[in-house]
Amino acid sequence: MMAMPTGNAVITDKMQFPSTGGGQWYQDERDGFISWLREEFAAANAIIDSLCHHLRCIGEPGEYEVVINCIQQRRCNWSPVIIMQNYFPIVEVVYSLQQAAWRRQQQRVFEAVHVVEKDFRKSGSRYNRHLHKVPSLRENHNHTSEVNSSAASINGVANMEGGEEKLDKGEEAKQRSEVEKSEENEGARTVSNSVAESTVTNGENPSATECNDIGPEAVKEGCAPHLKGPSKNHLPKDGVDAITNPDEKQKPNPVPKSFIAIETFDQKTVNVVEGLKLYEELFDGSEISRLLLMANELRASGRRGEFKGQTYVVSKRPMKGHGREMIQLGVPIADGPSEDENAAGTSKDRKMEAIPTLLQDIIDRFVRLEVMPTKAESCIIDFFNEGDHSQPHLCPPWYGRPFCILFLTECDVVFGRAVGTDHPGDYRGSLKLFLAAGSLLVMEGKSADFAKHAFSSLRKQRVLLTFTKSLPKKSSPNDSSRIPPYLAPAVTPHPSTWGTQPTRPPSFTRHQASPKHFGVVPATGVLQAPAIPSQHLPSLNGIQPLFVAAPVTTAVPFPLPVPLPPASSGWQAVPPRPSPPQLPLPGTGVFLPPPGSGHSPPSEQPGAATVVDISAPMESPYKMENSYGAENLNSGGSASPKGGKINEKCQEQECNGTFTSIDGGKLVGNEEQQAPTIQELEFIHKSCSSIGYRPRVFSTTLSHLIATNCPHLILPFIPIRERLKEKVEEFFGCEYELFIEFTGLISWCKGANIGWHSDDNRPYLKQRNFAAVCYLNSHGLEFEGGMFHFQDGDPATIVPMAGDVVIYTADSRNVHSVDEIINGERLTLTLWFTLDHSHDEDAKLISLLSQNLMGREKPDSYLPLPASNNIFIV
Ligand SMILES: O=C(O)CCC(=O)C(=O)O
Ligand SMILES: [Fe+2]
Repeated sequence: MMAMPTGNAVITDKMQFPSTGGGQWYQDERDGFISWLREEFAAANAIIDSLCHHLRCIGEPGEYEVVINCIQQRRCNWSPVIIMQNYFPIVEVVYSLQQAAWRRQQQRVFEAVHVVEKDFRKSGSRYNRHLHKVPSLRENHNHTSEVNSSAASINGVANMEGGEEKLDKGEEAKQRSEVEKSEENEGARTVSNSVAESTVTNGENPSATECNDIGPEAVKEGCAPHLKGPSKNHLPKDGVDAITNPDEKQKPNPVPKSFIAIETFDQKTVNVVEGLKLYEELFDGSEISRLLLMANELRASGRRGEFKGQTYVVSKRPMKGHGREMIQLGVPIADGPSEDENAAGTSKDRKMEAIPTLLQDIIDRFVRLEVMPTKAESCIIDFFNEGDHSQPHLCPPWYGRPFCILFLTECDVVFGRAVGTDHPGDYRGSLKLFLAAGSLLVMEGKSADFAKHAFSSLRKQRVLLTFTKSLPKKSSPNDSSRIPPYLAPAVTPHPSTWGTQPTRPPSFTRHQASPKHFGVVPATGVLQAPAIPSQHLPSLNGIQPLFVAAPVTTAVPFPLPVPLPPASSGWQAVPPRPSPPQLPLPGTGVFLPPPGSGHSPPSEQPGAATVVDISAPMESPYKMENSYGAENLNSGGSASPKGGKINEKCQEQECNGTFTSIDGGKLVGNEEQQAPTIQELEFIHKSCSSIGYRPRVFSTTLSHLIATNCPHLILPFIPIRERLKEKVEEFFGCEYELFIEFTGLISWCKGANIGWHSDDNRPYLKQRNFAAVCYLNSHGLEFEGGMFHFQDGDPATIVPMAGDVVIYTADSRNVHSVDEIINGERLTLTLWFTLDHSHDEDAKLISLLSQNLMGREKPDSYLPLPASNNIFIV
């Protein structure tokens, strides 16, 4: 038998393991490193097991039992490490440190600002230590950093300015300058803190912390000390609130990130976010805090009716609750351009408050730093209440280009030619950004005029500042003169309409999902137009209904997936589109060509036996674009001899997968799962299964694991799930990434069976395109009966044996059945796959996890951790 390379088909040239040689680390090496760690643990475990065995042999019965038990106990702590999927590259750690420094600085300045304000408002009052607690803010920014740090890597957004390697070096320098900056500020903080400390005696004001909220509470009268007197008097004053940064001049201009999100339009590939720039470090925490305070103060004034004209605009939700609030400053812009350049502010209705100094200063800074070419003349402050989201929209042409949005709180933004949604406010587009407070987006080009953008629902309030240089009507390019003609149809200033869909047959457009690459949310330019949420607001006061209030009803309870913010999940083990964990685990999951198979492509000869060689690209028998047509499904394809390779197992450890392609779009093979994985899954099933989808069938689904507070038990599924997905993608020649629609451990007890059926035979199962069933135990050993039959083609019957996998299309070309179980219990890992992103199990799981993590009232799981892989080696 031919010796195969050690199960490492995925190790790339780049992969260098940490060694004394000091090889450079690349992001891609993380998988390798984790794998290396696992192997080290496995080796250590094996040695420990041998030693324990040896002790038992040489000692009196029970003599070493206490020691051995101690070792075993200790070893249990390793489990999470061995099964860990959640690891962080150095750049993320550095980034987190920066964020921590930033937060600390922000918090101190923020506290100081509050103390000073309180002092100003209630001179003579004494405060207690509540002033020093800023839980909500701290929490917010913790999320921000987590989410934002994952945004670059998880979302895999192409950073055209440098990418990860650049970060490695750049981050250190940035961190240094950040630290230096915070050290420089130390003096100021000390002064502020001494003010705070001096007031911290015999406290009497337990409600002081409320001011730290960005929400309505924060703008209670008591928290808005500057808001006195009418009109512009209560806008921040010159010199008082101006944000200046003395270091700015010495610094080089900031370098923004730019992005690529490819969509196909008119048979051309288009970077729909061309012209989008993200600046992440223009503002420090104290500046953002001050801006936030100012925004809340302005809102409070607006609520009190202290502004003229249409400066403050509020629209109510259809039913109840908070409405949209917006403050327009400077040249009126939200309700359309003026007739001529000088008209702003002259008509009674169009009167606005002037842009306060604090914001004017920022506008100046934008020009100075070349973030904006000219000074913005309009500023809109948008307040999104908790749970609210915007419609996908284009900013109207009269906003001028570029325009920019400064996020005073964290926010999720989705971009795409068409933006899809599974649930109101849960958007998908070709680019999703998780923005931290202080992020600035500058938009022009296609990112402003071609791709729409939408603010997803978050369970947090959001405050955004939009700066524009408005164009008067006569120069406003309503006629698309400024916009390339081929883009014109998409420029729909009214945000409630959806971009024109490419004119293609539905089956074609459906396959326009993003190319198979990981990290970027699949392109949605070809999604069917999403249902427009019914709650979107009608135009009010001439303001476009960009904004959609969150449903007044409470979130849909588990188990239905709900659109919850990935931003708050804190769950990084299952990112939205993780890189496939192609870990070169010893013996598990790397499908190598079977011995002797070489790299031969599948036979074109009808009826010929073919062994699928997955290490070489093969001519797809099942091209994605045709995948809905039965005629293209390898119809005259290859077949294996009956009973041929089905249960053949590799003898050598390195060889851990044989697959035999069979006519009619079936593949039978052996995953050669090592016992540990199977035992782990078995363990989980025994601990967590519940009633299944047929009589005498029990199942453990991943959502059930979350619901029962055992999300950590999902981890062992991840590698095998990814491998099976890749296997299916490869076998069926998918040019685009498939989505896993369902993952479940299914046990079939005595008496269970299923008659002839296809797996998509219900209207609600139509999304299922492919199935993979991996047998976790064996006929004749753990159970009797339970044979699997295909109605047509070879092989007609499969005898389930542990590690065998059968893959087939879920449609009527592969009608199949399972015989009644006569004895014992038959266990499978069953997966269905779909091309339809809206049935992506991962997205639903992340949603559930977010919900689960947010409502953390449940008791911790009482289920034990499964034993690690290696504990089973004995
Ligand atoms: O477990 C099997 O072998 C197949 C199960 C099956 O056909 C199904 O669940 O639809
Ligand atoms: Fe089935």
